[in-house]
Amino acid sequence: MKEKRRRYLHNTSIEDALNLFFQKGWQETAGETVEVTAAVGRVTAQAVFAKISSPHYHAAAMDGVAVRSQDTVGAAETAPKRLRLNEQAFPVDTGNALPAGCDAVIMAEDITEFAEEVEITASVAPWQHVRPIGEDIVATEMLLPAGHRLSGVDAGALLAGGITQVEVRKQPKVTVIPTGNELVTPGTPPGPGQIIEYNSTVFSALVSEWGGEPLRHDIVRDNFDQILEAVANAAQNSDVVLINAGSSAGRRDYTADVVAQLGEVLVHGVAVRPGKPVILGVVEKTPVIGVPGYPVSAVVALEIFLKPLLYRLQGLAEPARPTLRSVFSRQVTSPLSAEEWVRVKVGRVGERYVATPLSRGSGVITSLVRADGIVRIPQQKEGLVAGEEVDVELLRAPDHIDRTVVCIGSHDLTLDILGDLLSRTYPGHTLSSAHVGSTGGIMALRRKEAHLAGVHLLHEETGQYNIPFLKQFLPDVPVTLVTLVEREQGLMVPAGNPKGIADIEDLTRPDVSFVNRQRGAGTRLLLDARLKEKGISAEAISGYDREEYTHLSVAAAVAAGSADTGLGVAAAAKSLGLDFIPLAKERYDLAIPQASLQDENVIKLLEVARSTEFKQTVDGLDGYHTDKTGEIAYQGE
Ligand SMILES: Nc1nc2c(c(=O)[nH]1)N[C@H]1C(S)=C(S)[C@@H](COP(=O)(O)OP(=O)(O)OC[C@H]3O[C@@H](n4cnc5c(N)ncnc54)[C@H](O)[C@@H]3O)O[C@H]1N2
Ligand code: MOO
Repeated sequence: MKEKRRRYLHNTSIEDALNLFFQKGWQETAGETVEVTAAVGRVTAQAVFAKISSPHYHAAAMDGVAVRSQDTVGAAETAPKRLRLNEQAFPVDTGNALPAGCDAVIMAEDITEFAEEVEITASVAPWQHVRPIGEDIVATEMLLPAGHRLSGVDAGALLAGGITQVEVRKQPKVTVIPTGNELVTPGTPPGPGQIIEYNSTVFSALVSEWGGEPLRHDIVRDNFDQILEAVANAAQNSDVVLINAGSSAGRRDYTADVVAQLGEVLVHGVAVRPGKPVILGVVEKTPVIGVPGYPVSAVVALEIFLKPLLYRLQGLAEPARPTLRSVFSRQVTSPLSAEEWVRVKVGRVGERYVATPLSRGSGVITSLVRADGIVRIPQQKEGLVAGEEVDVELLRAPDHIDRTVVCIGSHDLTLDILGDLLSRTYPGHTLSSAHVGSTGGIMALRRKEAHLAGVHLLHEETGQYNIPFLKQFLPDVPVTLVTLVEREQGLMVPAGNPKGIADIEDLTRPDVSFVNRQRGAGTRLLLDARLKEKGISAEAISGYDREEYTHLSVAAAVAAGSADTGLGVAAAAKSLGLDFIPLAKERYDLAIPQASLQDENVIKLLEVARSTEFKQTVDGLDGYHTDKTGEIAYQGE
């Protein structure tokens, strides 16, 4: 088939798409008999009934002596009674069968032993300390209904009830077919334009999590006939087929045509972002999903369509995720054409849970790695405003969120080191950091969205770091500044410094192009202060208006050759193999409002920041100093 672009994507609502897909009446998988000892995680295909009772005899529940309760009548502290051993009192251990005629057990602690007798000082009621036949399980009773996923205790109960084999639903077999000329198998160094194939690993894990059995197909090239053959085979040999990528309108996007040729396309294009170009179809009675290539789009599409399908095939209801009422921290706009799935970090700041959106890019798999939950913005809603209440569908346990320190502000590599050390020192505790620049961090403190903010703002008039800004923007909030590190800022240039850049003056040279940081970034203020000192105007610098949001994206611009130089930290330069010309040593502080200083998670974080291990690790990095680490640089009132 020759290459061509097609444009027939629809925008079917999620609800309609689910209806069209499930109208096909997908049947539960057949049953199979498996050993109970290997059945944990599987789903019963039929109700299971006990074969034997448990206990299946009257059993002593305590160590002591078995007796006939009527023999004990009349015993009291004031009138002890003696029972003859092995005639009226039979020594038993927990779990032993009661000797014939006995109906009670007296605990060893409650008897006094003599050579031939035991003495008791209280009478006992019938069935005291006895586990009678069927206390736990009565033969013939139903132990598990059909459609029940077996846990370890379920399997234990079946075994106790005399069941060794159980009929369970066959695990739905799901063939995952990655397609694409650009894909290389993991471990192969990717050349320009090549992509490491990782989606099939993600998909397989989701299939397993939802009870299916993933079958991973080799990468299939963007060739209509090869994809056709792979899909035709998979449809015969599995319960579900996932074709990855080639779902949109590209010249080599064959998925929809393949499904149409082999069977029927039910839906192409659903009103959800990410995930829009998903294809739902059927080939030889087998459901087929054309999953978009971008990883987040793919996961969303699988959550919406594969998850309920796999539960249906196993005869199970799809479980709902727990939700957490939170305050959305930022304004986001969202198209009216689709429901949007926004990945969020959630933290408990004071009494509120605050949800902060992560990257919204469909290709940003780390947004799912970092997410604590998902906020779904309904199709009819234009977005969310800051401070709006939302339900977060949780991907992590709430106690994880309760142990998270939320840091919003300027990014620094040493924050990652600090977070790592926090998690190692106090397992279960994490540092979540969102990078919005120093000023953005102070604003987040003002809105009570973060426990602390990483800041490095040089005040032009006073030459002071951070303090004047706190006084200006948080006049009513007492904030303490704890120094995390001092670090060198400088000009990043390509290895060997081909343009011979030596100082800030060189930025005005006509042959030098610059890349700047965004307004509000501490690094930008530092540049502005230096320019002012030297009487250089911003207009004299070509590229002054070009903004990047992180040290690393500035470094990347220089590494890619789209700018000759930019200002940033030494570590960013080093990570991309650039040379570094130091210009200034600056203080990077953690700004911590009074309320957070009492937060036990923040207390732990500061303890770790002051540890020898943290300082030693940071001292090992280029361009960092820890002489002032942990010191209080300022205490607001
Ligand atoms: N003109 C249009 N272009 C695009 C549209 C559109 O409507 N009109 N939709 C966009 C949207 S939304 C999405 S989502 C993507 C979906 O693209 P495809 O499903 O066709 O996937 P590809 O283009 O082949 O790949 C996208 C991206 O994902 C990477 N990929 C693919 N497979 C894997 C894998 N197994 N492991 C890791 N990464 C994978 C692939 O290399 C690409 O980078 O289309 C937009 N375009
Ligand atoms: O569905 Mo695409 O996922 O919007 O990027």
